[in-house]
Amino acid sequence: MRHPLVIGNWKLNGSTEMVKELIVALCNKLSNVIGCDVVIAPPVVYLDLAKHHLGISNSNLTLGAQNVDTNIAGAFTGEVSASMLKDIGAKYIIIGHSERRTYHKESDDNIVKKFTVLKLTGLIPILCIGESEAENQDGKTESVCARQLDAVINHLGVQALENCVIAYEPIWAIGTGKSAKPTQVQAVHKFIRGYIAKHNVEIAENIIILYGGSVNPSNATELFTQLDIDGALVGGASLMADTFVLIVKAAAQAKQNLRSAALT
Ligand SMILES: O=C[C@H](O)COP(=O)(O)O
Repeated sequence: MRHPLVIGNWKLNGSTEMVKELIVALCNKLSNVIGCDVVIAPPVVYLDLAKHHLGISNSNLTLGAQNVDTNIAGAFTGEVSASMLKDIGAKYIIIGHSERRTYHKESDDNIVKKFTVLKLTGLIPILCIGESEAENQDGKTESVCARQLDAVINHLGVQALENCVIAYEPIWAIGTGKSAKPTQVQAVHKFIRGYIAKHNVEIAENIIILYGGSVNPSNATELFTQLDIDGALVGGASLMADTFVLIVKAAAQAKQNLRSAALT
């Protein structure tokens, strides 16, 4: 069975004080929580500080980053490379987030290049996919997700999806407080897994598929009770220790319940 994973994407939020307080609180409150992997992705400028505080707390939280450049080194002012992220201790890297697709005009081709450098560097891509509200209303959810998956599969082969994470994030649910319905999300996750299975059943069965879009402590359990929702990519609710911890605990508990039910 797949191990649940909850990732906190802090987006453009933080300060030296906040990094310390949030990490110390998370480490305390999560110290005895087992059964769910937890990643935090602070802004890149705070990664080193975050690593420092995680180290002091002797925590098993893992460090992630929110973006990577397509180049490894050279004259690319303002960019951060995969090897730098690895060097500083990040393991999971978010790519293809709709905020970057929209505000930074990142194309599928560009995202494939990022995916490639991450694989070459030995980092784990968190590939975000998902449709806009208009596409959702036009019934294009599956075709949009398929196109965004094909960008990687057609360029790199399905094997590239081994040890990678998919995050399904319907754009209309991000930061709106309007989460997609758990059964709706389950249907899309099942489609995504089935789409990958057409290329390779084992990779499809093992790949972690997260949901992102207004996940909070009130909707978390029902989401994680769905068979193909392996965890969450959490934005706003990851900025407060209490809410993020409740989401992590909900993932651990819901998946434990599913495991027990499968055994009876
Ligand atoms: O990366 C996280 C997602 O964009 C979800 O953000 P949100 O939880 O604030 O809706």
